[in-house]
Amino acid sequence: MSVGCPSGIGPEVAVHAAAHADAEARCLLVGDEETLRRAARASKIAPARFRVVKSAEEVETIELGEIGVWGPSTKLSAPARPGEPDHEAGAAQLAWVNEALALVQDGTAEALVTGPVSKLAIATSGAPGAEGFSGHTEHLAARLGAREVVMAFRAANITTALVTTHLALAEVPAAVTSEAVATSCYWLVRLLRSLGFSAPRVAVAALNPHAGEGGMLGTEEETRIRPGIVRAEERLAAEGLAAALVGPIGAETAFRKQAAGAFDGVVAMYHDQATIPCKLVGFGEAVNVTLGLPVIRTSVDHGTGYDIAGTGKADPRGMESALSLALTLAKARARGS
Ligand SMILES: NC(=O)C1=CN([C@@H]2O[C@H](COP(=O)(O)OP(=O)(O)OC[C@H]3O[C@@H](n4cnc5c(N)ncnc54)[C@H](O)[C@@H]3O)[C@@H](O)[C@H]2O)C=CC1
Ligand SMILES: NCC(=O)COP(=O)(O)O
Repeated sequence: MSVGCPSGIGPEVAVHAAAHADAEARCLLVGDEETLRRAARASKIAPARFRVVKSAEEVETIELGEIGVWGPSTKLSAPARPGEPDHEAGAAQLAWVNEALALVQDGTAEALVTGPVSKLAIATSGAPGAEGFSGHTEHLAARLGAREVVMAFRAANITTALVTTHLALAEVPAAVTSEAVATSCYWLVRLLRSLGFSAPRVAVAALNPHAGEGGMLGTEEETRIRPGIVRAEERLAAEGLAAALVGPIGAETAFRKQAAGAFDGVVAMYHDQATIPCKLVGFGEAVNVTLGLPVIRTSVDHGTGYDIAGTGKADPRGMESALSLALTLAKARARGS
């Protein structure tokens, strides 16, 4: 688990999630040891439970009840100030993502769970490779050379995948291509199948109000989204993956019907179209998962919470859910599904 921005709530929720992890999950925190000890003390978790390890062999010996800490993690020269990330904090949180990813790539760990980072603190840190950082999703895709990458969220009775990620709203319509729609549909079906839905029912949301109102309120539904659904159906059929794709239908209807149980997932066209319903039904426990990568990556859906960092008010359930989903996906991968 990369612990996220040291000036935010990431270290608190990461230590809490590791301390209360499922017996099957051995956790290794990648972050500044002193910051993590401070977070543990604040959460009344005994720092004596920390086990600092320095090699893949030592990771194997982490025992139930111990909180693994990766010793070689990048260190801070001074304690981070809650709510006020400086350049060192910006650079360190990106380094921890890369260090945790390397542990998954070399087989030391089975999944990457990420704490919340500040895109701005990273992008302005001056660290090599940090300029232009716009989120883990894009960063991991570039670092791993992933051809396809899809941002998805899971919260209570909503599971949704996005066609576009961190993009200014004005740039969204051009990025809603039939290929991008097809890719999101395909990977959402794959996710839902890993979660036990043998023939997922997926609604594909429209971009425009009332699904374009017959072209009066936009044409992307007919020119991009519907052809994208057809492409996805062809790809799924070619791979023998059963699924029912329905759409484009108005986003408000798609999410309402999913929440009522009529669909197993929704393909959303842009960030807030997906995150608003997720955060409404499950703020605090919603999980972000990146699809299409060669590694398993889950994350909290909330941000750095600078306004409450260090106050003990952070709800740790998002990090716990992210860890739990990573475990579920690791098991599904081991089964070959
Ligand atoms: N997974 C990640 O790395 C994410 C990072 N971010 C980043 O976080 C930074 C701040 O973003 P905001 O939009 O302000 O969102 P935010 O989620 O940090 O804060 C929004 C509000 O929710 C509260 N909040 C957040 N997490 C909470 C928790 N676990 N328990 C209780 N209250 C909680 C905060 O105190 C604040 O009032 C930005 O730089 C953004 O890019 C945002 C979302 C996800
Ligand atoms: N709302 C999700 C978010 O902004 C985090 O994105 P990412 O860092 O997981 O790409």
